[in-house]
Amino acid sequence: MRIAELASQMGIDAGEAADTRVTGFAIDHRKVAPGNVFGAFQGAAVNGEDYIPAAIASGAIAIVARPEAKVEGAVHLADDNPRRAFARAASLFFQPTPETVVAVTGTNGKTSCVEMTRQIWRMCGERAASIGTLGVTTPDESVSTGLTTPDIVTFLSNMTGLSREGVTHVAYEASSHGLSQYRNEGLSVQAGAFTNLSRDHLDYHKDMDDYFAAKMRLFTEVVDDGGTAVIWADDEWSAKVIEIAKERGLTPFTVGEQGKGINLIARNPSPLGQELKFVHGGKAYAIRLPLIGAYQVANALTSAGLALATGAEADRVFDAVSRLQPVRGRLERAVICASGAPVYVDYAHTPDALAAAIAALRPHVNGRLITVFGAGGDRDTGKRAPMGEAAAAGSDLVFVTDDNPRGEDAASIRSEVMRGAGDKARNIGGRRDAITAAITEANSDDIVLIAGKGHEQGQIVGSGENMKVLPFDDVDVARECAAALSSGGAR
Ligand SMILES: CC(=O)N[C@H]1[C@@H](OP(=O)(O)OP(=O)(O)OC[C@H]2O[C@@H](n3ccc(=O)[nH]c3=O)[C@H](O)[C@@H]2O)O[C@H](CO)[C@@H](O)[C@@H]1O[C@H](C)C(=O)N[C@@H](C)C(=O)N[C@H](CCC(=O)O)C(=O)O
Ligand SMILES: Nc1ncnc2c1ncn2[C@@H]1O[C@H](COP(=O)(O)OP(=O)(O)OP(=O)(O)O)[C@@H](O)[C@H]1O
Ligand SMILES: N[C@H](CCC[C@H](N)C(=O)O)C(=O)O
Ligand SMILES: [Mg+2]
Repeated sequence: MRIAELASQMGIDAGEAADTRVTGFAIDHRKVAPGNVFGAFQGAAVNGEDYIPAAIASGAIAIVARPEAKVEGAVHLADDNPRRAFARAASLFFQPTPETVVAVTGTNGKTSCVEMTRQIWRMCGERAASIGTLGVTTPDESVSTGLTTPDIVTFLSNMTGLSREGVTHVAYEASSHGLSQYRNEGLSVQAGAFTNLSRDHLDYHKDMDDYFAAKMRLFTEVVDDGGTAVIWADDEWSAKVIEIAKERGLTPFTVGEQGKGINLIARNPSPLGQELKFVHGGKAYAIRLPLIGAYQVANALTSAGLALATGAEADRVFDAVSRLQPVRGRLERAVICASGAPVYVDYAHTPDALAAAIAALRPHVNGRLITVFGAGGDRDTGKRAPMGEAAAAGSDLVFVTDDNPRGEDAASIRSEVMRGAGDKARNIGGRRDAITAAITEANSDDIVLIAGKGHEQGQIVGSGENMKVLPFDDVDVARECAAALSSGGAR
């Protein structure tokens, strides 16, 4: 690829540099190699424009930046929205990409949906992959990327890599951060899904409307013209999403009790799953979902919607739904204690998700539901007391503990959570101690829920140069605590 191709797409004359060959793209000046195009963005922490001279010294031949940025010694690909322009330019370079791509947005359920969509496609015989919080999962392996939505260069190069490996179908998570920073786009996306919207990330977004608007970019800009919007219909924001999708000319495919694409008629919990009745395309279906909890029904049917929207055949899709495997760290049963009490690990880290995880377990509890959780540091502080309230409202006993305190004082975060949790809650610093206390407390007919970290492998403490990730896996720790208790002879 030559600079002229990029420049002409942006209506810019590349002058003498027109024939220079582009070797790659970078958004971090430390990763620039000779012949690269550097994207200089104003960020939350620093201004990428300050690194333009260093990027050019490392061999950058063109800079995508605002018109007012100073660029000397390389082609200035100027645009008022440099992140978007960079995504578009990079997408010309990173070719080919998988032919079938879908994206999922929403506060909760993105990871679950991309995982389930991948599983459904695979069971329909496609070579499918997913990209999101759990990393990049292909038919052969799973590799973590660290962020839910990686940066645009990693994202597009992953897509090209997957395509070269023969992957034809990809489902990816579009977080609100990713959408507002144009981190995941530039390629053809045939369908987008909306799961739900509730409080999260109000440290980054000004208010709920701003948070919602960031998510809606998926439907107003990212999904292809004429594409499909798969929308969970039973959320309070759903009607607005349907309106926005229609205005853009997308085809809405609604799912849920109020859904028309998949109309959920009944959901009856059974010991290890639930019986579902629904109507799709005028035909009534009755299937067994081997997962518990209303929220997993929402995610499974939304994922079915994405598979249908991209051409999979209905009977095969719903047969696949009846064979879905659990998603790592989402209502994952870690252990059954010697007492007989099962311990579940779930990734609920918002007030709404905690309520959903608790509601999922409630029908299975004969005794008490004991919930262990904390709130993350350097994240939305306003969600802490509501998380305490949600946990206390649905549980019989609550242990408030630590979850990635990052740069904050762990005890202060716990007190903010305790403010909402009331007198059902005990405050125990040290997540292992809290898990031990909960498991020690549990009797045969109780259930323990450990929420907030799901699949995570570490406890993040400190920030900046002092940041450390201490190995910690809720599932392993629950098993170790249960084993220690049973070998100690208690209960
Ligand atoms: C708040 C936030 O989202 N920040 C992300 C964002 O930063 P930013 O664009 O504001 O970047 P910045 O650090 O101010 O730097 C500005 C620019 O200068 C460049 N730079 C910077 C330093 C340098 O030496 N040289 C250089 O060129 C940077 O590459 C960047 O382009 O872009 C960076 C590069 O892609 C990300 O690493 C960074 O994620 C930080 C680490 C983060 O913690 N993000 C979390 C909150 C996040 O995004 N989470 C969501 C999940 C949320 C959910 O689903 O619940 C996610 O999608 O992962
Ligand atoms: N459809 C849903 N409705 C309500 N709560 C849900 C739903 N799906 C998942 N949850 C809750 O949210 C938690 C996280 O689920 P998941 O990882 O799928 O969401 P996510 O949107 O990817 O989260 P993140 O923003 O951290 O990437 C689950 O463990 C569960 O407690
Ligand atoms: N994607 C979410 C994950 C939160 C997980 C929880 N364990 C925490 O650290 O708050 C975030 O970055 O806000
Ligand atoms: Mg996720």
